[in-house]
Parts: sequence; C-alpha cells; structure tokens
Amino acid sequence: MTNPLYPAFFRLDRLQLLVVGAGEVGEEKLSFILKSSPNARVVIVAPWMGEELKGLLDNYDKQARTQEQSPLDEAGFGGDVLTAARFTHEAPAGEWRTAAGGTVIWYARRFKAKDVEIADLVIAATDLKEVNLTVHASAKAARRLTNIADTPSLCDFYLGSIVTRGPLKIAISTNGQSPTFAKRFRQFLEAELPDLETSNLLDNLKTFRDRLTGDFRAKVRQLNAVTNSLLASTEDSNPACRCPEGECLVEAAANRTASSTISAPAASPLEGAPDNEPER
Ligand SMILES: C[C@@]1(CC(=O)O)c2cc3[nH]c(cc4nc(cc5[nH]c(cc(n2)[C@H]1CCC(=O)O)[C@@](C)(CC(=O)O)[C@@H]5CCC(=O)O)C(CC(=O)O)=C4CCC(=O)O)c(CCC(=O)O)c3CC(=O)O
Ligand SMILES: NC(=O)C1=CN([C@@H]2O[C@H](COP(=O)(O)OP(=O)(O)OC[C@H]3O[C@@H](n4cnc5c(N)ncnc54)[C@H](O)[C@@H]3O)[C@@H](O)[C@H]2O)C=CC1
Repeated sequence: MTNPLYPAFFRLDRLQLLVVGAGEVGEEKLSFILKSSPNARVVIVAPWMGEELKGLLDNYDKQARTQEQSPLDEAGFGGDVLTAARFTHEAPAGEWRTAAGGTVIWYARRFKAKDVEIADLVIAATDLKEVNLTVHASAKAARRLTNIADTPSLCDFYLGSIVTRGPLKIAISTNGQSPTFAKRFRQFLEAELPDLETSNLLDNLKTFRDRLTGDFRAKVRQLNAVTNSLLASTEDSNPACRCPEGECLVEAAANRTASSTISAPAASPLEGAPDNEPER
C-alpha cells in the first residue's frame, strides 16, 4: 500500500477551528488538540457537551484565571493573539480560555451549513453519520479543510498522535490503518525521549546555530558535524549501546552538544569535520 500523506504543522493560534459534536470523540479530539496547541481558537457546535469535555475545559479556564497570562515565549508564539471568531448574534452556552491565549466557545445547538464560514479547519465528530455528511458537504462547498472523524475516506487531513518535547514536535499517522498503533508509538516515544534533556539539546543547538558565521554551506557542514554523534550512537544495533554509561541517547547527546556549544569558537568550531553534503 502506498502512503502519500503529506504532514504539515499548523499554527492553531492563527487558524480558526470548528468542531461539530462534543461527546466522547469530540472530547478525544479536543483534548489532544489543546494539549499540543493550548493557544488554539476553537468554536464548538453541539446540542450537548459531555461532562469530561466540560471538566477539561473548566480546568484550562481555572488555570488561565489563576496563572498569570503569559504570552508564550518567542518560539511558542505570543504577541499578536488573534481574536477568536464567534457567531455574533448568538449567545454561547460556554466560553473558556487557556493560559496560553487559547479560546473555546460553545454554541449549544445543531449544526447549520453556514457555520463553516467562520472556520479554516472543520472537524465533524458527531455520532450521526448524516450530520457528519452534511458537515462535510458544507465545509467542502466553502473549501474548508475538513476532518470527518468516522469516515477516513472523506478526510482532507487526519489528526495524528503527537509527541512534544520542548521545540520538538513529532506527529504520527498510520494512514488511518491503526490509530491504536499511533497511540502506542506515541507512548513509546514519550518514554524514550526525556523531556528536559531533549529540550536542552535543542536549546543548545539553537545557541550553536545562532553563533555560526560563514556561508550557508559552511553552516550546514558545522551543524551536520555537531549533530553527527546523534546518529553515530544509534548505528550500533545493540540496545545496551544506546544508553552509554547509563545515560540515555538524548541525554548523552545533550551533554555532548552542550560542551560543543560552550567550547565552539564563534567562527569555525569544528575544523577538520567531515565535509558532508548538506543532508536534506
Ligand atoms: C482516520 C482518523 C481520522 C481522525 O480522527 O483524524 C481516525 C479514524 C478512526 N479512529 C477510530 C477509532 C479509534 N481512534 C483512536 C484514537 C485516535 N485516533 C486518532 C486519529 C485518527 N482516527 C485518524 C487516523 C490517524 C492515523 O493515520 O493513524 C488519533 C491518533 C489522534 C486523535 O484522535 O487526536 C487518536 C490517538 C491519540 C493518541 O492517544 O495519541 C482509538 C484508540 C483509543 O481511543 O484509545 C480508537 C479505537 C481503537 C481503534 O479502532 O484503533 C475509528 C473507528 C471508530 C469506530 O469503530 O466506531 C475511526 C474511523 C475509521 O477508522 O473508520
Ligand atoms: N476518529 C476517531 O478517532 C473515532 C471515531 N469514532 C466515531 O465517531 C462518532 C461519534 O461518536 P461519539 O463522540 O462517541 O458520540 P457521542 O454520542 O458521545 O457524542 C455525539 C455528539 O454529537 C452532537 N450532535 C448530535 N447531533 C448533532 C447535530 N445535528 N449538530 C451538531 N452536533 C450534534 C451531540 O450533541 C454530542 O455532543 C461515532 O460514529 C464513532 O464511530 C469513534 C471513536 C474514535
């Protein structure tokens, strides 16, 4: 079977999401969306909302009220928070904020075709096939990107399992074949990638990258050289070697990169490094 899916990483603070349905599946989809993108702007349309989803949104809102609203750091976006879209002539049944600047607004009623107009991305997660099909027809007529949770063949995009480690974001899809495998593989990667060390490694690499001077090719060469050890450690198939001296792979790499970062002179830190072609 071929797998022509093309992954992309959306900025949900800049796009407006419409979720139709707020039961079990709506909760599952929104919990992962907000976990990964707590700055998302979401409108929900559903006659009723499940207690679990309400609880989740209440928790986000409570945090937003108790924590200082922190515009996210430079890589986490912040600053120009866009206003959440809403149906201006209707009173929402609920409205929640997140500490990261996200907004979720719920309208307690059935879906109407015009609802898709406020959205860039539309997710249909009701338990009624005919409603999901109506959402699909309306969204596609308006050329919105559409996910119909119970009908993969109608999806413009699939939601994936997501691993976040600081600036690193890994999205996993099985081309719709086994969401459970995607979930298990996420859990495997989460266990393999220690949060702090992975974040440190990437922060160190950014510092190193910011310090590089010279032309593009020279920068690529130096970055390839300093990250070479990451691959070198995985080349040995003996699992014991993936954790040299009791450290895990990423932890060891983070330490090595930290020392390179500190010792790297501004101009050419790795003279004599292999003159690799840029790896794209
Ligand atoms: C096509 C897709 C469309 C979409 O939803 O975007 C889709 C479709 C369907 N899922 C179904 C079932 C389940 N989905 C999950 C879980 C997840 N499903 C997710 C994504 C996707 N699910 C997209 C493809 C992703 C890919 O390419 O791999 C994840 C990754 C992301 C997310 O939901 O945010 C999230 C894991 C998040 C995590 O934990 O990390 C579980 C497991 C569980 O809940 O524990 C089950 C039950 C067990 C099972 O069936 O495997 C059914 C049958 C419904 C029925 O039988 O009635 C359909 C419809 C069909 O297949 O026809
Ligand atoms: N993609 C996935 O990951 C999965 C998909 N599914 C499929 O998703 C479907 C949804 O199931 P559940 O969430 O468990 O149902 P549910 O009964 O828990 O929730 C249904 C939701 O749809 C809303 N709804 C009903 N009519 C509506 C209308 N006219 N307009 C707007 N909202 C409306 C209800 O208010 C409720 O919020 C099922 O068909 C199931 O096969 C199930 C599991 C996983």
